[in-house]
Amino acid sequence: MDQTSQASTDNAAQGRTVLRNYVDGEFLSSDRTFLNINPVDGSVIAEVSEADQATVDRAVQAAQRALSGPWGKLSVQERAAMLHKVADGIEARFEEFVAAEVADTGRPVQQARTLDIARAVANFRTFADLAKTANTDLYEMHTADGAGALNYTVRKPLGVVGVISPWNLPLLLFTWKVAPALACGNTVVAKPSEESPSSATLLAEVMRDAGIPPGVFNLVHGFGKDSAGEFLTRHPGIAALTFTGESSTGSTIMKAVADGVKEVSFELGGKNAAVVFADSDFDAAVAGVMRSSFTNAGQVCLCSERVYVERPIFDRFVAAMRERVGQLKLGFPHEDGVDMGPLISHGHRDKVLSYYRLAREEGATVVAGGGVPRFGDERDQGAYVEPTIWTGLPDTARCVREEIFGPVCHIAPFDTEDEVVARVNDSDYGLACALWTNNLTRAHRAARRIHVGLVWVNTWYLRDLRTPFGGVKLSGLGREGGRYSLDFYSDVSNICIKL
Ligand SMILES: NC(=O)c1ccc[n+]([C@@H]2O[C@H](COP(=O)([O-])OP(=O)(O)OC[C@H]3O[C@@H](n4cnc5c(N)ncnc54)[C@H](O)[C@@H]3O)[C@@H](O)[C@H]2O)c1
Ligand SMILES: N/C(=C\C=C\C=O)C(=O)O
Repeated sequence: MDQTSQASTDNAAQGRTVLRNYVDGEFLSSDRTFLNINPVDGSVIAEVSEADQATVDRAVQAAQRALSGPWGKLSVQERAAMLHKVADGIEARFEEFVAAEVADTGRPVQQARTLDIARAVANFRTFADLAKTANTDLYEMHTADGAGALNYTVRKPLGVVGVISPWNLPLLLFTWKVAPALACGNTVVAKPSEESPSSATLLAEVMRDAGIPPGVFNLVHGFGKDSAGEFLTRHPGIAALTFTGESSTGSTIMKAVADGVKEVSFELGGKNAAVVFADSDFDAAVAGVMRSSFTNAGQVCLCSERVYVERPIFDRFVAAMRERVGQLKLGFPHEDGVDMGPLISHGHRDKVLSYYRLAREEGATVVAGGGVPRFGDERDQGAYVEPTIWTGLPDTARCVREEIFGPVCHIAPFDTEDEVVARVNDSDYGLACALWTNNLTRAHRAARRIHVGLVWVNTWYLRDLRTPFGGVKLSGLGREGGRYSLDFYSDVSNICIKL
């Protein structure tokens, strides 16, 4: 196992870059590697060093040691200053991070700039500042002897936090967990998705260069079962596990950490609804549902795969959506005006296409899309699918109940508020909902009746990082964001002083 100060090395024989793990302040290769594929054209971007159990163990031990090293002695103000330096480091290498994210995912460069990497900077800065405002409690207590007692709480780090993140918004979601975990004084062993290792690897260099002490932030690459993911969840040295990914994976991880009674924070799947009332601003609703259905090729947990439109405007809305979908530009990430790139992989495309076939079997009317675009160039080796709209399915259809996680939505008419609230809530998931109406009394009333973690009214995915983020039912456990992150990533002790 060779060690070096660089995040990647060359496999001269194959002429490929090899991304490394980052453990205890050093970049480590491994005997086993896997390929990182560009979903635009199927080309190999790099090999990735897969962390074995010994490497994960070494990372957890380094993280444990770091808790009692310089990191554990820093004040919250000093920690916050270091996290701002990490944010500065990301900004200084912003275009490298954009290139890394685009290579792994094929997304439009503009999205990587304005969403993915910008939010990674914001995540570090937000939680650096929030940590300094973390509240504690103090209660003066009357006692029988009249002297009284004083109760106050102190916040302490949990210890070593395991972070496991998905591929759809790689650096945004990776740092959404790493930043608050570090801000609260923990140390971290983090595993990005095997589909999107590049930006997290670059972050490890930025962490080192920002002066984050060895062992505080550790990066291990690999898969889930029988790989780095499972080694991490089952490691006795992990104090808590924060995970974003599929609901089924969340269930598996919950079992893995159960024996150790570990705290978990889960941000899981969704089958989110958009509800368009006849009194909405029609053009704004069309534009909003286009965003909420097709952003990131529908690979956002908050995307609307179910769209309910009040009957008087249903036909007009479907026609408008069909026209707008036909105008979506599928292209190379760097193309001007590109709206949509490929899905993350051929494997994920096969899953999405299986639902495109299933919809026809279930009796859907395919209003737009439903297949694979033909470009006549190297993109035909990529993982592109057509943005797709269905109508005509019953609420019981699998395509209306199961998360597809692609650029597709089903549009159904409704007649009353009570009816649509019941239909929106008739789901195994409960993550997000977007309501479009200019009747704000109705907006407040309906929003409170919908059983999800996040409701947007006349907008979608507008984010204030101080607010709670998370879902109910199969969409997750717990909330992160603002003080909710501080509460998850800290232990609170109560100290009672007899006066
Ligand atoms: N609620 C949210 O905030 C949110 C955000 C983004 C994505 N998601 C969900 O994530 C899913 C898409 O992401 P994905 O395909 O990467 O999800 P996934 O569950 O397949 O993988 C997520 C991560 O978990 C790891 N993993 C898989 N099996 C594991 C196991 N047994 N033990 C430990 N780790 C394991 C993977 O390697 C990856 O790093 C969708 O369902 C989407 O809704 C939810
Ligand atoms: N957690 C967040 C986004 C999740 C997106 C899901 O794909 C966020 O914006 O903080």
